[in-house]
Amino acid sequence: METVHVALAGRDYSVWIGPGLIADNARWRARIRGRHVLVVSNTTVAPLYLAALTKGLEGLTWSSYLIDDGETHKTFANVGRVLEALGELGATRDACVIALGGGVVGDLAGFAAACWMRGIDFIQVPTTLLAMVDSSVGGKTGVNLPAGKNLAGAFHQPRAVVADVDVLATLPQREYRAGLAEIVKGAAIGDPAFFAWLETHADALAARDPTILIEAIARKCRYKAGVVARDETEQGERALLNLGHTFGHALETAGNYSEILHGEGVAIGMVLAARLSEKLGMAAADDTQRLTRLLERLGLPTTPSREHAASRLLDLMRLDKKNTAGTLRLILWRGIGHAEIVSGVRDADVLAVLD
Ligand SMILES: NC(=O)c1ccc[n+]([C@@H]2O[C@H](COP(=O)([O-])OP(=O)(O)OC[C@H]3O[C@@H](n4cnc5c(N)ncnc54)[C@H](O)[C@@H]3O)[C@@H](O)[C@H]2O)c1
Ligand SMILES: O=C(O)C(=O)C[C@@H](O)[C@H](O)[C@H](O)COP(=O)(O)O
Ligand SMILES: [Zn+2]
Repeated sequence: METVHVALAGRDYSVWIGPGLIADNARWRARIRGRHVLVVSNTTVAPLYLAALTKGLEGLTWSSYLIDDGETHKTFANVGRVLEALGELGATRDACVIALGGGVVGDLAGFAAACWMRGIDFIQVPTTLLAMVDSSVGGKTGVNLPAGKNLAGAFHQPRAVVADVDVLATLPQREYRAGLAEIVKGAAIGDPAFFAWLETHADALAARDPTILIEAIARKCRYKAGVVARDETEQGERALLNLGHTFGHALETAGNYSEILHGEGVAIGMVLAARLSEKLGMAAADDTQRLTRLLERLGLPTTPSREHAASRLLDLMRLDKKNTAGTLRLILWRGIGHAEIVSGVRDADVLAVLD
C-alpha cells in the first residue's frame, strides 16, 4: 500500500492507495467520529461495492442515498436530496458522509457534507481512476449549472481517501483512459521527470499493469497534495491544476455534460493550451507533439469529435472561475513540466486555436 499525506494544519489526512482497502476497514472506520453515516453512491457503483463497504459500518446507524449515474446528475437538486437523506437519518454534527463512486459522486457528496449543519466530516472512497488521482484529493466539491461546470461549490477537505485499486477491475476502458488524462496533466504542469516516466511506461499503463498503475496514482496524488498544501483555496499556484480545463470545461458544457467525459475534455483542452502557448511564442512545437503523442498512446482524444462554434466556446470560457474583472486567465505552459497562469490573452488568439 502507498500512503500520501495531505498536510493542512489541523486537518491533515491520508490518501491510502492499494488493493483490498474497502474490506480492510479498520483504518478508514477509525476516521468516523460519530454514530451516523450516510453513504452516497450511484446506481451503477452501489450494486458492485456498497455491500463490501457497509460491512465496515456494523454497530453504526447508517443509510445510503443513490443518485442516477452520469455528469448530468451532478446538480443542486441532488445535493438537496442528499441533505434530506441526512435529515431522515437524524444525522448530528459528528455524522460522516462517505462518497462511494467517481468524481461526480465525490464532488456532490462532498458539497452536501460541506452544507449539512455548515460542515460535517466526509470520507472519499473513489472508484474511478480519475477520482483516485484527482477529484478525491484536495477538497474541491460542487455541482454543475447549465451556465457552466462546478459553478456552485465549496472547499471542504475529506477526513481520508480510500483508493482501493481492486475496484478498477470493473471500470470501463473509456473511463479508465479519462483518468489517465488527469495523471498526464499533473506531470505536464510541474514534473518533467514524471512526464518522461509516463512516456516510458505508457504501454504498461494502458494495459493496467498493477505495479505501474499504483506508482502512477501515488505520484500524481503526491504532486497534487503538495500543491493543495501550499495553496488550499486557489489563491495562486493551485490554479495550475486547471491546465486544459478552461477549454475542456467549455467543451463539456457545450455538449450538455453528456457528449465527452471530463478527462477527455482535459486531454483535448491540454493540447489546445499547448497550441495557444506555441502561438504566443511561449513554448516549442516539440512539446505540443510530445504531449499529443503521449495522450494518443494512452487512447485519449486530442481534438473534439464534434464541432462547436468557437465563439460559443469562448463565451463559455468567460464564466470560468479563474477569470477576474472580465479578463480571461488561462493556464498555458513554457513546455513540459512548466505551466503558468497567463492573463489578458487576446480573444483573436484564443479563437484562432479554437477554430
Ligand atoms: N474535485 C476535483 O478536484 C475534481 C477533479 C477532477 C474531476 N472532478 C470532477 O469529477 C467528475 C468526473 O469524475 P469521473 O471521471 O470519476 O466520472 P463519474 O463519476 O461520472 O464516473 C464515471 C463512470 O464510471 C462509473 N463507475 C465508477 N466507478 C466504477 C467502477 N469501479 N466500476 C464500474 N463503473 C464505475 C460511474 O458510474 C460512471 O458511469 C467531473 O464532474 C469532474 O468535474 C473533480
Ligand atoms: O483540484 C484542483 O484544483 C483542480 O483544478 C483539479 C481539476 O482536475 C478538477 O477538474 C477541478 O474540479 C476543476 O476545478 P474548477 O475550479 O475549475 O471547477
Ligand atoms: Zn479535472
